Amino acid sequence: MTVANRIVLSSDHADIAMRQAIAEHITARGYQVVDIGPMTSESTHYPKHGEEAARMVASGDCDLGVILCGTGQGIMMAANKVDGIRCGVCMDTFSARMIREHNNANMLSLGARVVGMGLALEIVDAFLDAEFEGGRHATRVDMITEIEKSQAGAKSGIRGWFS
Ligand SMILES: O=C[C@H](O)[C@H](O)[C@H](O)COP(=O)(O)O
Repeated sequence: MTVANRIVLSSDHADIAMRQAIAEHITARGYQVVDIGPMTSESTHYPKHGEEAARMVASGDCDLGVILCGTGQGIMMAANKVDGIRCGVCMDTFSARMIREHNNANMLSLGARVVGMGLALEIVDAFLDAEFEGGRHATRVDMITEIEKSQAGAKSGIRGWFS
C-alpha cells in the first residue's frame, strides 16, 4: 500500500476559505499540506492555479492534489492538460472514492459554489481514504496513459484498441 502524505492545495478566488478549511482539516488528519494559494480573494485565473498544482503532482513533489474553483470544472480541465494527471470533479463522496479506486485519480477538484463546507470536507476524506484497486482498472488507466503518449508523439497514429 502506498501512503499518500503530501497534498498540494490550490484554487482560484471562488472560495479561499474553503481551501483553507480543507488545509486545516487534512493537516489535523496527519497529512502534509502544501497550500500554493492564492492567499487573497482578488479575482484570478483558474488555469494557472490548476496547472501549478498539477505540475507539483506530476513531478512527484506531491502525492495528490485537491483543487477548487467555482464549479470545479475549469480548474480540473487545466489540471488534466498536464501529462500524468488524472483529475475528476466530485460533488459526492461515492464519486470521490471511485475516482481513486477505479481511475487512480491523483487530483480531486471541487466546486466551491456547488457544495457546502461540510460536504466538501467529506468528499476530500473519501478521496484521501480510498486506494486504487488495480486489476482490470489498471488496464483501463494504462489506456488513458497511452492516449497521452500518442498525443505527445504528435499524432503518431491510431491506437490498437480501435482495430
Ligand atoms: O470553471 C470556472 C470556475 O467556476 C471559476 O471559478 C469561475 O468561472 C469564476 O467566475 P468569476 O470570475 O465570475 O468569479
